[in-house]
Formats: sequence, structure tokens, C-alpha cells
Amino acid sequence: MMQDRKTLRRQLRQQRNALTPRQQKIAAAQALRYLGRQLWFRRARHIALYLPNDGELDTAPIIDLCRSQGKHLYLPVLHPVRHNRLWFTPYTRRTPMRLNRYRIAEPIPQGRPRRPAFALDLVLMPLVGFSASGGRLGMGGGYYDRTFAYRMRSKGLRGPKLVGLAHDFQRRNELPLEPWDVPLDAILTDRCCYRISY
Ligand SMILES: Nc1nc2c(c(=O)[nH]1)N(C=O)[C@@H](CNc1ccc(C(=O)N[C@@H](CCC(=O)O)C(=O)O)cc1)CN2
Ligand SMILES: Nc1ncnc2c1ncn2[C@@H]1O[C@H](COP(=O)(O)OP(=O)(O)OP(=O)(O)O)[C@@H](O)[C@H]1O
Repeated sequence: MMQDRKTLRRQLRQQRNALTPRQQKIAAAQALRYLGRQLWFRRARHIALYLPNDGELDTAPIIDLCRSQGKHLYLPVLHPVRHNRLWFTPYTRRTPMRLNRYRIAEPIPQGRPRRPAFALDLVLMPLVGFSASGGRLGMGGGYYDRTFAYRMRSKGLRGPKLVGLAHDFQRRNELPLEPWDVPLDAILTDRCCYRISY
């Protein structure tokens, strides 16, 4: 089972890393079109997203759109104390940044207001693989799973809508899922928006 996840991760990561800058640009522009149509996006005021790494779907056009609409953006920051958890820190044009241990840029959190995960409206999550039924396979750090683990205890708990953001080819009919994998509410790709009905 774990070997399955490892092999699948390697395959999907290779595939997305092979995309050309032009293909990435087209995919990001397509995903933006679908995103702009979603009511949950239009309503969201506090939105967490990510800065692309390892061939992930580029969020730059989404960042531009959100800023032009006055939405508040947040980025994940590796929690300095609580093992393998994320903080969400405001992200503006002026936010000082540094590289984290994975060499992904993140805000320097010192003295800045953080927003607890449950007080966000929408979280656009990076992923390595997904299923149309809301399954998510990540990079393997368990960061998002731990941060949103409260969702497993009670589906009714208030909290942000969790939406995976990915290239459509990252979809698999079957994913080797584990009990701690937090299910997504929707997945948005360059081809469509998969909405999950539980
Ligand atoms: N863009 C982006 N930001 C993100 C995530 C993500 O998946 N994408 N994360 C989502 O959780 C968190 C960081 N998690 C990550 C986990 C592993 C690797 C990674 O590249 N692992 C290497 C091994 C690196 C090492 O340990 O030295 C690898 O697997 O090749 C990157 C990010 C927070 N920020
Ligand atoms: N809620 C949790 N509590 C404790 N440990 C967890 C939890 N969720 C995940 N883990 C641990 O984290 C490790 C990585 O999990 P997994 O492979 O599902 O990460 P991932 O979803 O691919 O990564 P990410 O969420 O960072 O993108 C696993 O070994 C698992 O035991």
C-alpha cells in the first residue's frame, strides 16, 4: 500500500514536471476561467493558496484576480513548533518572504497576524494526485492532513471549503488512500471543476 503511494507520487510528479512553461501558462489560464465561475469562490473573502513548486498548477493568475477583487490572501507556513502543521499567514505584495526547508517561498511570520485555519473561507490546496470523489494524495509530509484533521472528527464543523487545485491529468480512478487523508470538497483543474457530493 505505501509502496503504491510512493510509486504513484513519483509518476505523477514526473508527469507534471515535464510540462513546458507554455503548457503551464495555458493550464493556469484555463483553471482561472473555471474558478471565476464558482459561487464559493465569488463569495470567499479570505483565501489560502500556495506558491507553485515541482510542476504544480501555477497560482499566479489566481493571485492577480484575487488582489484585483480585494480578497485577502494567505500562504501556508511550516509551523515552527507544532510538528508537520501549517500556519496561514497574510500574503500581500509587501510581505517579506524567505525560503522554507523545501525551498518554497513563504512569508516570514514574525509579529504578523495569522489566521487560524478554521477562520478562512476557502483553501486552495496543492496535491500530487486526486480522485473525482474527493480523495487527495499530497507530497507525503502530511501537512494539510494534520492541519485539517478536525474535519475527520466532525464533517459538520465549520471551516473553510477545501478545494484541490491541479492539472487534470493528476486524476486517478482509484487512489491508495489512508484513514487520515482529509477529503476535498471540490477539485478545480484546467479542464473542469469536480464537485463532491457526500
Ligand atoms: N507549493 C506547495 N507548498 C506547500 C506544500 C505543497 O505541497 N506545495 N505543502 C504540502 O504539504 C507543504 C510543504 N510540503 C512539502 C513536502 C515535501 C516536499 C518535497 O519536495 N519533498 C522532497 C524531499 C525534500 C526533503 O525532505 O529534503 C521530495 O519528496 O522530493 C515539498 C513540500 C506546505 N507548502
Ligand atoms: N491527522 C494526522 N495525525 C497524525 N499523523 C498524520 C495525520 N495525517 C497524516 N499523518 C502522517 O503524515 C504522514 C504523511 O501523510 P500523507 O502521505 O497522507 O501526506 P500527504 O497528504 O501526501 O501530504 P501533504 O498533506 O503534506 O500534502 C503519514 O506518515 C501519516 O502517518
